[in-house]
Amino acid sequence: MSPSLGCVADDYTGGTDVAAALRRSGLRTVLIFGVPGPATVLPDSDAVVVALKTRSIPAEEAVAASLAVQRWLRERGVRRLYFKYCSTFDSTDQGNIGPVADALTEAAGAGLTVVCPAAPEHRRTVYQGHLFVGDRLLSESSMRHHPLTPMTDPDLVRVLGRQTPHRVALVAHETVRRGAGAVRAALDALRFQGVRYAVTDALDDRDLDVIARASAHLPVITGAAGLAGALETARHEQAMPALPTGPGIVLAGSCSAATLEQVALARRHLPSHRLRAGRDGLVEEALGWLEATLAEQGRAMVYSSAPPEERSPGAAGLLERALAAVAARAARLGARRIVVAGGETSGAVVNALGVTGAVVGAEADRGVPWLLTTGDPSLALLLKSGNFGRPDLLVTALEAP
Ligand SMILES: Nc1ncnc2c1ncn2[C@@H]1O[C@H](COP(=O)(O)OP(=O)(O)OP(=O)(O)O)[C@@H](O)[C@H]1O
Ligand SMILES: O=C(O)[C@@H](O)C(=O)CO
Repeated sequence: MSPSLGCVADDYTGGTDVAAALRRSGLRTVLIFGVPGPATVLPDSDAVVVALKTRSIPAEEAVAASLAVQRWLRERGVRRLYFKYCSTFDSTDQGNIGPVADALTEAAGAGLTVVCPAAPEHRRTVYQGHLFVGDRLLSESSMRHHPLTPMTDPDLVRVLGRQTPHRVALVAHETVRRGAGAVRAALDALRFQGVRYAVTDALDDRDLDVIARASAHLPVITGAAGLAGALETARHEQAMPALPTGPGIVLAGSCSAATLEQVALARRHLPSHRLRAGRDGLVEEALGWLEATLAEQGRAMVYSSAPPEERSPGAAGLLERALAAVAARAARLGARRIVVAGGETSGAVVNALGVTGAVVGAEADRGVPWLLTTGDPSLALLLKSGNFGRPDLLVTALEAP
């Protein structure tokens, strides 16, 4: 039978986050990296997540890749599509949330969809259409300084309104509080008025359950992992194969607040090498260091993560490619456990490793599941969203049994 839910995620850590949420809901979940080809086999599963690296590429390319995934899923009988973007709504005025959502809803003939980035378990909530990170508005959080998608406006109706020609409106918390019937009625009324996007307030998991029930009929649903996890439940046993032991490496390219703290702590426990964008021979130097360090100590961290005042503007791509080259060399040197911080960084690393799919395993921390790659040899990957995870996650991940 076809999976009942297909999910297209706009970055690789977003893909792992939503896969973890679906797995937690008891769904047997398969994760695929990149646009699957005609010959890609969809294993027997309840949900399939296709993780793309489309968050920060030109909008037309993001649209084309997302539509290709939608077609692939439809051809395999998957009827309901979830578009997963970041719980901090990472995007710019050029997109890519608006253009991709426009294309997916158009292709599905969906008059309206919900927009629900709330992830209460990570303290991302939406009230009166304003996105909060903990007790701060999005625009006052560290996301204001994101290297690729600085978020300076917390009003999601306004933010999305700049990315789409379609109408955007709010379903406010006072409606959500009245339950699924009230939200469904509000969605129907908005669709009748020609609104394409209903931004839904949500403060906690109860609100997500209400929105999930009210939007169950929609062919395309959009949001972060929280709403996806509320859509369906099942009761499948989730086996977790043992993680491979042996050399391990941490690669950190995220500059988000949680990652900076994790990297600072990991530097005290792991042999560490910092990539500095302006240096000549940046990659060769890192590879030489890696080779010696892995041979001697069996574990290492290479990072470019830096606070705003120490970053190199315009160096994002260069640093992603450098970390990807380090990852590929580490795998050749026998590393079997690869921990990556940052979605764009994870995309570059996974692509360099040639990984196309993975079994979703137990979570090392909330929203951060272990992945066992399909392919030979199997690698254990931990792809950590920039702002997820406890401070010692990068260190303990290399030691986990
Ligand atoms: N020192 C630096 N100077 C400038 N850019 C950097 C630096 N270090 C990393 N970057 C870039 O910043 C970007 C960080 O994005 P990435 O998606 O990896 O992390 P994130 O946004 O924190 O994670 P997530 O998307 O999972 O929340 C990458 O493109 C990375 O190459
Ligand atoms: O939703 C989130 O916060 C994460 O899954 C994410 O998308 C990080 O890139």
